[in-house]
Amino acid sequence: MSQPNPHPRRFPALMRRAASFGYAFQGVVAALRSEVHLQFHAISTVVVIGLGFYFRLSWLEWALVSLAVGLVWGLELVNTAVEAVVNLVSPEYHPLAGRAKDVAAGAVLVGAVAALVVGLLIFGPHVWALL
Ligand SMILES: Nc1ncnc2c1ncn2[C@@H]1O[C@H](COP(=O)(O)OP(=O)(O)OP(=O)(O)O)[C@@H](O)[C@H]1O
Repeated sequence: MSQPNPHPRRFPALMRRAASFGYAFQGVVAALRSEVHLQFHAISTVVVIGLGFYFRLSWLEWALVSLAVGLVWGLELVNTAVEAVVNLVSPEYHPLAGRAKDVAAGAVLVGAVAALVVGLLIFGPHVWALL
């Protein structure tokens, strides 16, 4: 026999939370459809995961690779959001709008360079061992 819910009032909050996850997922899908950079990240992520299995990365290596991949995805999504908001509030030319876009793009660049360094440090020795 099913038990009565001891916290019936919490249901709406939980459903709202689930809906938020849904909206977040929709946001990722929408950005993926519209942003070529994100499509490139998606392909790169598949390649990196494949290489990770091929080289039998350790748990620590997987953790670092996951952080690097997640960092780039996260920053690219935030950059996409910044671009959308800037286009909304400042469709005309404005130096601040340009700066906001450039700084957001700079954040992606910094994260991508860091991810590249992590990738070289982790995969470099594995590739070197094959030579
Ligand atoms: N409203 C604006 N006012 C001033 N400068 C802008 C404005 N919109 C864009 N710019 C400048 O043009 C550059 C490119 O803008 P754009 O919107 O094409 O971004 P993007 O990074 O090329 O976007 P995408 O990722 O879609 O290719 C910005 O980085 C910024 O320097």
